Amino acid sequence: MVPPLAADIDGTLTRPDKSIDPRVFDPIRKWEAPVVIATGKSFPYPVGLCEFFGIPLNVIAENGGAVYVESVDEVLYNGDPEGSRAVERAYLDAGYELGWGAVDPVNRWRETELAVARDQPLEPLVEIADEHGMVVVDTGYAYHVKAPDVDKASGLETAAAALGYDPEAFVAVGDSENDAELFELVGRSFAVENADETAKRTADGVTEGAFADGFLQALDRVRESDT
Ligand SMILES: O=C(O)COP(=O)(O)O
Ligand SMILES: [Mg+2]
Repeated sequence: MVPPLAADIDGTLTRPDKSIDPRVFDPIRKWEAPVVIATGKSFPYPVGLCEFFGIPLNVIAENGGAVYVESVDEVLYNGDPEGSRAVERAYLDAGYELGWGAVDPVNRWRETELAVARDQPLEPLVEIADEHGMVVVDTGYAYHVKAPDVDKASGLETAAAALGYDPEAFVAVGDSENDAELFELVGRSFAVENADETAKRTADGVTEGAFADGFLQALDRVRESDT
């Protein structure tokens, strides 16, 4: 039996242009154990992705801040929005912008943390976050302002308990520093070749292939050791 899987989205299931690599659809849909989509993105993105993969809605959103397991039918919050809202206000008051335009689809449905575009100034963001007891994580796709004790690992603890699994039973695949705690928690972890140094250092293995090539290789490696 294959182990349950925790899969990151950006940089892992995607092509370099951020689109989902269509080759991941069937392997994810056919995985014979639970798949949890674990992302820094807000809740609707992984929910939509599960829907279109045709798998149960098992998601860790907002870097662990919001967790949903379909069979439990309740959103389980690890994060608290107050800290990131205060950072947002202070950053905007200081004259900076979040960088996603007026509609801001990146933060519009975000409930526990804040994402700032990477073309916005990082230094004042880190300073303001620190003043509010928050931390900034750079995923390579956005700067995320979150509580220090909320991450994909605390999210997986919640999701795994809801699914009736031990977190150590999971295999995780990811690409950036927001996957590091998750990599340390699970039984087996892979960073894809395009991963940042933190992800590569904390993963048990680094795939030869980048992006979805690496993700598919990781699944093959898991299947090989399973037989
Ligand atoms: O949206 C981001 O910044 C990163 O998302 P990811 O965790 O799915 O890679
Ligand atoms: Mg990623």
